[in-house]
Amino acid sequence: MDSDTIKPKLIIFNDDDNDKENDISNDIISFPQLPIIKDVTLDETIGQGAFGCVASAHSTKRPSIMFAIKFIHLPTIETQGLQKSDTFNEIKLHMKCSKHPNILQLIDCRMEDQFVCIFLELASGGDLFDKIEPDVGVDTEIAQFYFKQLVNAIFYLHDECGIAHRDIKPENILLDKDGNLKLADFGLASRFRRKDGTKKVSKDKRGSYPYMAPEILSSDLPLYYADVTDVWSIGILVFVLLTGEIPWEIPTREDNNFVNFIRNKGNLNLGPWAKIEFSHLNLLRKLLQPLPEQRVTINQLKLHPWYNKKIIFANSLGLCNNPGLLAQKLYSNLKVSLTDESYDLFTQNVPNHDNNNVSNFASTQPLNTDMVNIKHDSLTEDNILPNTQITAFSQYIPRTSIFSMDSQLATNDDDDRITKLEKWKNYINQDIAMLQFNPHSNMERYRSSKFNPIKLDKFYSIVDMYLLVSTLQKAFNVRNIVTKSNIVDTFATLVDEYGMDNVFPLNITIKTKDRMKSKLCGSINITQIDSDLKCLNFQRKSGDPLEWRRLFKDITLYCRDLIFMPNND
Ligand SMILES: Nc1ncnc2c1ncn2[C@@H]1O[C@H](COP(=O)(O)OP(=O)(O)OP(=O)(O)O)[C@@H](O)[C@H]1O
Repeated sequence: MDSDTIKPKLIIFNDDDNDKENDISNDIISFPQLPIIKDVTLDETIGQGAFGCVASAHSTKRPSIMFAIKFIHLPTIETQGLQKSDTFNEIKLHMKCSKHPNILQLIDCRMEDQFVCIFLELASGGDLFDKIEPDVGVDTEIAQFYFKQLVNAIFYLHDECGIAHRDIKPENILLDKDGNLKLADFGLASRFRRKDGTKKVSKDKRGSYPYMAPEILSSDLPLYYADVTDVWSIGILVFVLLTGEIPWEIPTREDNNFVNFIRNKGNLNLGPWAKIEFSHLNLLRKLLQPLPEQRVTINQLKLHPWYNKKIIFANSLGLCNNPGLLAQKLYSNLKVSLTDESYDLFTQNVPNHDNNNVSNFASTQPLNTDMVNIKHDSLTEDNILPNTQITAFSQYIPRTSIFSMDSQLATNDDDDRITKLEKWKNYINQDIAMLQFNPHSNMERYRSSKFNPIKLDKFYSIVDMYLLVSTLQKAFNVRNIVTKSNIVDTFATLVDEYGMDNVFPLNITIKTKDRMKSKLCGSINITQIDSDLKCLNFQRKSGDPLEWRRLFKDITLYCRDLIFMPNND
């Protein structure tokens, strides 16, 4: 009954920007089987990167010893035009700065077949970005808590190790079982200090645009200090924590939001800036100082009231001493509104819901790179995608709500079905991800469940699969995500081939662009929990995590009548 368990496998999208072929099958690369590592048992795939995957694992002899293994497929690195030496450099730098409580520990590294296997501390609290509500952000005390931990990590990196991280962003921040911050991914890190203590100047343009300091992009031949750019990125991260939005797409003259910021010398009271309390703007103005020589230093940050604020769930070192309270505060902001108002707002611009290819959703325009496809999980291993269209199935089944289904079942006196329904409700009531759908949830439940890596981007359903898939198809259209072929037809093909009982797990792969026109890829993994009970897990592969959750919320809102709801608590 564990819907989150996925067998380790390697399937990735090729993030090649060319998008020549409008077929997602061309974007999926299969790797050889993961290597067998002596004395190690692999548990689950917990993440996928551009060159491999990350799996949780334990020592076969001592199962209580758990860790994560990042598998990097060396031939793939080379096909992407990168060097093996980049990977080895990343490992070397990460290894050098692994001894800080807020830096993800690199334990060991081995070569197995064509894979580099990096043994990492298991960040069992999941990703920080999963806990940031788009357009809302996190509670101020949470932002201060993570700010202090990040400053501590960066201070150690700069001061003790002479290394700049150069890719600080929520995607690279993981959490441990107590919710403490673990800075990860040293792929872009570099030494900025020489052995004699003098500082090196950096010249390359590396990083993620929204988080990059302006001096990196200011000219074709930039000259900048990498440690100073880390401070800017901390500022963007604080902004994202406080607002659930990025302030600009790229800090250059081409971006109006950035231009406005510069023109007003950081004194903005517009858009997301208006959500930030006046006293917090003071910190942001120090961090987001466009002139690097005027930017606050890491040492100065340690004197700032934000750093020295007493946090009720942290000890004097800034580490969490009450994970339950932290979890409660963190998850309380994560809500999915299923109200008529939200639904109307989302659907009002749609001329015809039954038209598979027409929509004029306001925020984006259809892109010829959009692609949604559905496939049976077993097919992905061999890089085969279903391409035969057997029957045209476009039956429209009226919306059914779980409440009407309840009463229908009761009058039919179907005792067995009612027992099942109760069993399913009990099951989903255990999943605290379901609390996000209830505006009046008892947040104490988060506290009792302690801190854990729950992925919230999911919902359950017990309706007929054809209804589910056809509604998803319409939701994509409303969201202006083009589906090349009718996914209901493809689903019918799969059912013909495997039978309904064997069609799970199903993956609906999504490749689209977000509001900023950046690539957004992931999948909806549909697993069968028990006969009719299905779980739909939205798993981001690449792109902005905030945008992925926005997409999840839109699709879920459109499917609101198909969601199997827990009992109110
Ligand atoms: N040590 C770990 N513990 C728990 N989860 C992890 C760990 N390392 C990675 N993950 C999970 O795996 C996901 C992918 O990690 P990875 O570092 O491969 O991603 P990436 O940043 O996209 O990779 P890259 O940029 O190197 O291709 C993370 O977002 C996280 O969910």
